[in-house]
Amino acid sequence: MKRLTGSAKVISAILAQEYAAYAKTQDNFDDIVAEIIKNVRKDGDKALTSYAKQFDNMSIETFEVSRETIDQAFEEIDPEVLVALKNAKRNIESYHKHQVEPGFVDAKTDGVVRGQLVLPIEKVGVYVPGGTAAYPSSVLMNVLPAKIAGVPEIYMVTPPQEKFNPAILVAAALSGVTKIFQVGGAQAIAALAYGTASIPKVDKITGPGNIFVATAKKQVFGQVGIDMIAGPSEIGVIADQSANATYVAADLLSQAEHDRLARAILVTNSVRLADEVDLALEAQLQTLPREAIARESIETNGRTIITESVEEMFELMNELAPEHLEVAMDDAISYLPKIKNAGSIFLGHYTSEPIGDYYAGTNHVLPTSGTARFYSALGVYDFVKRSQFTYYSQDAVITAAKDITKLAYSEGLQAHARAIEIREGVNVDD
Ligand SMILES: NC(=O)c1ccc[n+]([C@@H]2O[C@H](COP(=O)([O-])OP(=O)(O)OC[C@H]3O[C@@H](n4cnc5c(N)ncnc54)[C@H](O)[C@@H]3O)[C@@H](O)[C@H]2O)c1
Ligand SMILES: N[C@H](CO)Cc1c[nH]c[nH+]1
Ligand SMILES: [Zn+2]
Repeated sequence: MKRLTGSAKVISAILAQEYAAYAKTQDNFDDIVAEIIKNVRKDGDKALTSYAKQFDNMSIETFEVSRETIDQAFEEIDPEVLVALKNAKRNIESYHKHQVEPGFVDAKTDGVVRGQLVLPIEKVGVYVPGGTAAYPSSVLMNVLPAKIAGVPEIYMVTPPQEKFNPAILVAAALSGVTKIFQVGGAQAIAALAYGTASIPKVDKITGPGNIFVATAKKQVFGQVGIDMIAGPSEIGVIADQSANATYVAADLLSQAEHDRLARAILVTNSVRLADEVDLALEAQLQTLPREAIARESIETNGRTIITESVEEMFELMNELAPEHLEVAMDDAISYLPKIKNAGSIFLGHYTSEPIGDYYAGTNHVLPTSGTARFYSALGVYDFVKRSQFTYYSQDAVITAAKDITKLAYSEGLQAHARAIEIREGVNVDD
C-alpha cells in the first residue's frame, strides 16, 4: 500500500490534501445523481424501468417481489445458511434491545406535567445493496432495529437480479419486511423519497450502498429523513509489533473487496509489520475471487501510515474517523479511552471485522467518509422520533405568568404575552 511517513502534523496535512482531492471527485457523482432524482420525480415508474435497463440490464415492469417468489426462496435456501441467518438475527435482536428508549414523565411541580414520548416512525424505506454482491446480512441490520422500534410499515428496496439470492428474500421475510421492491441505486432512493405509482413515499430512508446510493440519500435529505452517509466500506487498523501481519492483511482485504472505492488504512509504529502486511496483502490478493475490486481499492485508496508513537497512531486514526476501526495490539481493551471517532470498534488480535459484519449483533450499517465524527451506527434510535408534551393547570399558569410575559415583552412579541395574560384574567383590551 502507498506509505505515508513523517510527523503526525505532516501526515495529517497530507491526509487533508488527499481528502480534499477525493471530495472534488464527488462533484461528478452529484450531477449524475441529481439528474436521476429529477427524472424519477418527473416520470415515476417509467424512469425506474428505464434505469433498471440502463444500470442493471434488467427489463422490469412490476417492481414488487411476489409472495410466490419469497415462498420459493424458503424452498431454495441452503439449510445451513438459514440456521446462520437465524443465529445472527438472535444476536442482532439481543444487542439492539438495549437501545430501546422509554421516554419520561416529569410531574414534580404542582399543576405542571412535562414529558417526552418516543414514537416509531410510521413508514421507513430500507436500502439493501445488491450491485456486485448480495447482502442478506444488511437486510437483518436494517430491518430488525426498525421492528424493535415498532415501525409498522417497512419497505425494502434492492437492485433487480436475474435470480435473487434466496437468503435476501428469506432474511426479509424472517425479519418482517412489509413489501420488497426490486429497484436499486439512486433511482430507488428517489422513488422512496418522492413516491411513484408502485413505490410508497416513506418518512425515512436507511441503509448502506455504493456512491450513487450514498449521494442520493444526501440529496433527498430534508424531503425525507436519512440515517447517515453509509457509503463504500472503510477499515482502519491500528497495529503495533504485537500484531499478526497475516491477520491484519486479511482484515484490510475484507473491506477492500466490497468496492473499488472502499478504503483500507493501516496505522502502525512498526516498519517491520508494515513490510510484512504488504507481502501478505499481495499473497492473499492473488487468491481472492474479487481480486480486481480489492486490488484497485488497495492500490488506489489503501494507505500505510508509519508513526513514531502509540499516541500518534490514535491521533491520526481519530482524524480519519473510519467506519470500522480495529486495534490489533496486546491488551487492546485498555486503548478504548483513546478512541474518539469510529463507527464500530474491534478490539484485539482475534476480533476480526467480519465478526461484526455478520454475527456479533452490533450493527454493520455505519458512517463513512469521516462522518463517524458526528454519526453513529444504525440503531433502534434511528427509527423513532421524540415528541415533547406539556400540561399547565390555571394556577400553574398564573404562577409562571410574570416571567413568561416579561420574556415575551423583552422580545417585542406582544401576542405571546397576551396569550398568557388572558389566562390570568387580565383584560387584554385595556
Ligand atoms: N457503510 C456501510 O454501512 C456499508 C454496509 C454494507 C455495504 N456497504 C457498501 O455498499 C456498497 C454496495 O455496492 P454495490 O455496487 O454492490 O451495490 P448497490 O446496491 O449499492 O449499488 C448498485 C446500484 O448502483 C447503481 N449504479 C451502478 N453503476 C451506476 C452508474 N454508472 N450510474 C448510476 N448508477 C449506477 C445501479 O442502480 C445499481 O443497481 C459497497 O460500496 C459497500 O462497500 C456499505
Ligand atoms: N462491511 C460492510 C459494512 O461496511 C457490511 C457487510 C455486509 N456483508 C459483508 N460486509
Ligand atoms: Zn464487510
